Amino acid sequence: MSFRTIEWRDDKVVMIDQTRLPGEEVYCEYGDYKSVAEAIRGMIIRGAPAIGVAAAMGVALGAREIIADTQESFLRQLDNVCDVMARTRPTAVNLFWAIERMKRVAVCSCDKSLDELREILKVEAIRIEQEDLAICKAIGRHGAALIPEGATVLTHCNAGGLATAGYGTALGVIRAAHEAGKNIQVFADETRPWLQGARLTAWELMKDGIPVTLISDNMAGFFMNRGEITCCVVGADRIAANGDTANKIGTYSVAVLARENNIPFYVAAPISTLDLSLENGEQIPIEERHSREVTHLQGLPVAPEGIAVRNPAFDVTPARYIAGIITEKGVVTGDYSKKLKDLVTP
Ligand SMILES: CSC[C@H]1O[C@H](OP(=O)(O)O)[C@H](O)[C@@H]1O
Repeated sequence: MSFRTIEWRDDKVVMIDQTRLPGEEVYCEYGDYKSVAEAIRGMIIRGAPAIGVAAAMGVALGAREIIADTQESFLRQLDNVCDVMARTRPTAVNLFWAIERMKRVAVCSCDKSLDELREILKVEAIRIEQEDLAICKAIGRHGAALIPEGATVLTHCNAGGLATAGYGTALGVIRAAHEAGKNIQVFADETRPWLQGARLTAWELMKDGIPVTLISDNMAGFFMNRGEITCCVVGADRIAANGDTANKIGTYSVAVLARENNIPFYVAAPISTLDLSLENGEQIPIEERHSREVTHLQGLPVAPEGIAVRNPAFDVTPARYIAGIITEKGVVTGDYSKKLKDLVTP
């Protein structure tokens, strides 16, 4: 990877500012947990696994800001830090998974001194980041087998290195197929309104020399119907027990169009994106974001002032449209309710 999405450096959190891509590759440095929370809420960093890593590093930063005389006081204040991180964005379960993991480590280490506790949390946050990179490469290996020689792969939003600790989930599959020597190309749709496809996926794949063509969101059906798309691979923000998958708004439309055109539609995600506490996708919280994301582009109005706007940032694709869920433990197909539970059962 020729960029670093997020890094713990000199007891600060450094992340690329994704709101300024593709024009400017700018890195921001954060020394306190509240500014990391703001960076997640403002999508300086975004992408389910990436915001999980950011939340974990935010908790580790917060631990260094706590002044406490006892472990009980420390843990109580750490809970407050975790609550701030948990209130940033509601849909990606990886954020909550990472926060809960940091909490568990803190509770299990409460026999240690406060300085040791702070160091343990820093190490755990860095471990979450490093594990995510390895997980993405495993997802890539498993998913690459599904991509035929000469394929044209349609992807939606950005599920790449910028959405993870590096390498990506959906783009990890694409990278692995490319690295395996398969002569593939990618169609990236722009992904209105925040343009993760046009601004981030196109930028990442061009930097890696992977052939990529940008299309507008409303062109996906056209190319599928003309037989120009071999398969679709997207990321995920939360996968319910039955395989229903929340992902960037517009994913459901791509999945239905793929089914209509008999094109396989795959979801690539780490196991930390599974939320087996939810029976189906209807229970997944869908983030609604500010109307300005729809009415303005790079600060310029594209709609009349005062227009009514809805801006759901995610939608849910029913499991019946998903040909396979690609995880670090392999590809799950068919009976998702049973097979996803088997994945997480030790
Ligand atoms: C690797 S999962 C990335 C996932 O997160 C994105 O949402 P956002 O850009 O709003 O954080 C999108 O749903 C991607 O598929």
